[in-house]
Amino acid sequence: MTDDILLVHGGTPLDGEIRVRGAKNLVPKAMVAALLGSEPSRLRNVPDIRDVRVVRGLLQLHGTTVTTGDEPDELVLDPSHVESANVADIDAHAGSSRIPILFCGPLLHRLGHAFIPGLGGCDIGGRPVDFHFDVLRQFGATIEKRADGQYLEAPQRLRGTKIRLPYPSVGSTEQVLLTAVLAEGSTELSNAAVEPEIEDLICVLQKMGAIISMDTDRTIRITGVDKLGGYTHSALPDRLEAASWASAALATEGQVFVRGASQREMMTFLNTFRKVGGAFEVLDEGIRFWHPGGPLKSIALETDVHPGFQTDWQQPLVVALTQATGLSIVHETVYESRLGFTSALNQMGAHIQLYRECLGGSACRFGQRNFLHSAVVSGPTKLQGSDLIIPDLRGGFSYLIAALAAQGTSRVHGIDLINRGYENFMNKLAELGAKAERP
Ligand SMILES: CC(=O)N[C@H]1[C@@H](OP(=O)(O)OP(=O)(O)OC[C@H]2O[C@@H](n3ccc(=O)[nH]c3=O)[C@H](O)[C@@H]2O)O[C@H](CO)[C@@H](O)[C@@H]1O
Ligand SMILES: C=C(OP(=O)(O)O)C(=O)O
Repeated sequence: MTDDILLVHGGTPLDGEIRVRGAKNLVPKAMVAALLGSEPSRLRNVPDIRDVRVVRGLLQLHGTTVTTGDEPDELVLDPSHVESANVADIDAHAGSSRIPILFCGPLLHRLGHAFIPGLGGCDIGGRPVDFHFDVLRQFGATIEKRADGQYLEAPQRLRGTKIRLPYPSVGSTEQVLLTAVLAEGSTELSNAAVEPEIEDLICVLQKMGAIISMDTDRTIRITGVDKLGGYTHSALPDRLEAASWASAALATEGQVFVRGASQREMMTFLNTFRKVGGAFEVLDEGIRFWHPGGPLKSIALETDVHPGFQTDWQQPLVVALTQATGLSIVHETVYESRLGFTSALNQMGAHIQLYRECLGGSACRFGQRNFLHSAVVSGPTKLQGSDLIIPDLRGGFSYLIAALAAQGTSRVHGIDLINRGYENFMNKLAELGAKAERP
């Protein structure tokens, strides 16, 4: 399908300004939180991305009216009719995103049962949901596996509980938050994830009337309440999209002002960007990123949970590392298969070798388990245009960056996947002077 192909003529530095809106990894979850309220909620700074449209459809199916508010990027979510909704078409949402799993707690509270279709999301590792179901069982839910998804019931009101996550999983932490706020009694969650998007979700829930505190050792305590109201909230900016454009500026030797980007959530990325040799300037309205000239420096990089280097920053930055002098080491510790995208970069002329060992700082869960989860990037290498098939969201954006940095023309297949998490990326590319066209 030619609609899904982009011809990218590389070799022109990106130059200009784009805007990022609310975070892909917060907005859909804040939309789900609206289900817990007895009144409508208003969510601002909502990006027009596919993951938002998917959750909008799911909420509507569950009787929540979702309308545009006073501004085009504001959603008003009214959950007054959840109890009377007919969810017969839910199968159509199978494989759409990872968010349906977060409907469990809110629906169990409101209806006493929930059906969760098969999940989607990026294919970057096994991505099991065992922690989610373990914690839901601890709250008192029963879970039955069906051919087309999972059916859950809460025979009585869910009860607060004491949980320790085996790994600080973002989604499982959100599962606990969205379930514990209306559960009977208190919940203690230790080894929780504390990503900025989770803190923002806690802010949303607190606005609704929840009682949630966070200790210095990543333990979250929630005191269940009987009722929650609505919220008005402006979503935190998308630090993942911002970092993607920063990496694009660096790899193409250009400059991009990312309006809306915020320093606080990007500190770890900014330090790494500077170590590689990138320049940036933090302004009130956003962050300007650019390549200051001269050679880039190789680095050792390890992805980790917050406040470590976010795994979703890794793929776009690796493209810039192909232009750095010397050997860079990348150790991916969050997902076991997030380096497969590098084979296409090698096809373009990069030198990236994958290893099963944990290279770099520390041993991770994937060491000695046959996962190619470490990479050595040897640079600088000239990239040549190529035929590229987008494997996943960030891998897809990385291929765009590589195609923009390369000599010649690349044919990039499957670009629609990028719409899942990058608002209006085609217009943004045009605004930055990229030479890209539909065949
Ligand atoms: C929509 C969204 O917010 N997606 C983000 C979220 O994904 P998501 O919430 O799916 O990621 P998790 O933090 O849960 O996953 C981290 C690791 O834990 C493992 N795990 C997770 C749950 C479980 O039940 N069992 C299990 O083994 C996963 O396979 C993975 O290896 O956090 C990731 C880590 O910051 C980001 O890369 C994703 O962009
Ligand atoms: C892995 C990602 O997202 P998801 O969890 O939605 O697949 C991502 O945003 O890079």
